[in-house]
Amino acid sequence: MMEAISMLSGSSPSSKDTFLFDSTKNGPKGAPARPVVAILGSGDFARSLALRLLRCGYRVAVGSRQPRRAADSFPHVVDVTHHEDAIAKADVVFLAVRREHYASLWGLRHLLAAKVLVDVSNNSRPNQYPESNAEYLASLFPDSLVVKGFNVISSWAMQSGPREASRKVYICGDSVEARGQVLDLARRLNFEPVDMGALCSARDIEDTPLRLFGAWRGPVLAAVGLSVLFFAYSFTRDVLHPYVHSRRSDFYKIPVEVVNRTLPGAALTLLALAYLAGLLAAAHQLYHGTKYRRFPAWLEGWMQSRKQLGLLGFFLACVHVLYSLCLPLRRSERYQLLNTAFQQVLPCPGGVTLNAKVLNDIAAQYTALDRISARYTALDRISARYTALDRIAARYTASDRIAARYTALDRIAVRYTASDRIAAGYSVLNHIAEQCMVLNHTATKYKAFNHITVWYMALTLSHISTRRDTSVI
Ligand SMILES: NC(=O)C1=CN([C@@H]2O[C@H](COP(=O)(O)OP(=O)(O)OC[C@H]3O[C@@H](n4cnc5c(N)ncnc54)[C@H](OP(=O)(O)O)[C@@H]3O)[C@@H](O)[C@H]2O)C=CC1
Ligand SMILES: [Fe+3]
Repeated sequence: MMEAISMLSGSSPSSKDTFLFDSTKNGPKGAPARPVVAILGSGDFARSLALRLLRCGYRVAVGSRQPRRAADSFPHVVDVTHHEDAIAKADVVFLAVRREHYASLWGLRHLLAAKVLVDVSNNSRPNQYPESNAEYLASLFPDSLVVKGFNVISSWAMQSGPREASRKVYICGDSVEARGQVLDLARRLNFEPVDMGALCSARDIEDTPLRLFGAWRGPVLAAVGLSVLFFAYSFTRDVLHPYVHSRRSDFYKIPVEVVNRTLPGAALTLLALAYLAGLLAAAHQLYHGTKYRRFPAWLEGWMQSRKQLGLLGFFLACVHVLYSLCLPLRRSERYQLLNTAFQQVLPCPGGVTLNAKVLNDIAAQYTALDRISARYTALDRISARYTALDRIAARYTASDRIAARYTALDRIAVRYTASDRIAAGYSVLNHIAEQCMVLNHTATKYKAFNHITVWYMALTLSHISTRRDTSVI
């Protein structure tokens, strides 16, 4: 604490070094000490900042309202404690809580006196509050040395390490010493600090993350508007007109061809817009005969959007390249499909000449890429042939069925003939049986007759004998 105060008062010629490497306090003798940095709050930003500080050789004390719960979110080397403890352990205190909660820390003002208080807060929209967050903090803690900084770094970028695009950190503060310490700390965390002077620059710094996206709004709207315009034009020309005019269905063109005509149109127009602003500015200067005259607001806004316009144009051009590379793949796929279709039709006798002709046609059409629609006509022909073949096959199937029925009938007829024959045989047998019966009857009758005859003869004989006897008598 005393070291910090002496350092902040500027008495030491190397006050910044004193904060960063105090060999008298920590670590083995001779080795540079690891200074402690306090962070109040245990949210996303606090976590990322703690990790970054640890990686760069600092010790970290986190002040939380609920240190036990918060300790789970930090590596065990981080000292997660109460606000008062954390503040007491460090000379530089990061305030990683939202502006709305600054007032709730007011009770700690005596502990924060003469400490470097770093405000990292952001707002959700420009001019959200009458004064900047850092100035508000300074008014709450007048005895602390408030410095604004690190708000342009997202917690993700803070944790994963700064990349080229997000290395810049804007820092401002009324105390030159305190500002110098934070600038140095930023450098040691591998950022590129930019000294923005006194605390009155804090509003600009707080607006920076909001401006980052604000600058894209106009160009993005222009890109979307142009894309819609070119899409509508291509759709009307390539799809709607053929459909209305000749009932040709080219709706398959929408996802690839129409979009691929839209992309270069929008990309080229955006690139033209990026250059046109400079030309108009030059014309403006020539017209007024001086380059010290202010551009009109619309031209100034346009000039400031040139980078975004160019980048969006470049992006759309890249997508166009991708689409153009995909197009031949789609065509070759269709060619293979056609080939398969032809190979299936070729065995059909009588269709060979026509198929060869259609294949030739198609080969010619593939050479001339602008006659894609004719291929569809060829496909139509093939499908018509398929339909005709289907019908013939259906007829064949029908006649097959009839033939099968004939065969079945034949078999039945054959069976009938066989049974007829059996019936005929039966009739003959019957007849024979009947005759046999008649013969039997006759035989019976004959037998009876025979008997009668025998009897008659016997009677006759007996009569004769009797008469003889009588005559004898
Ligand atoms: N997240 C980001 O990417 C960035 C955030 N920032 C700024 O960093 C600050 C923190 O952001 P972030 O970590 O995302 O926010 P979080 O909401 O995740 O965390 C805020 C922390 O503040 C503490 N807190 C909540 N309410 C109170 C209260 N009433 N009194 C005291 N402390 C309280 C809590 O810690 P505990 O419960 O332990 O006390 C909480 O974890 C904000 O000002 C933000 O604008 C700046 C740049 C990027
Ligand atoms: Fe092209």
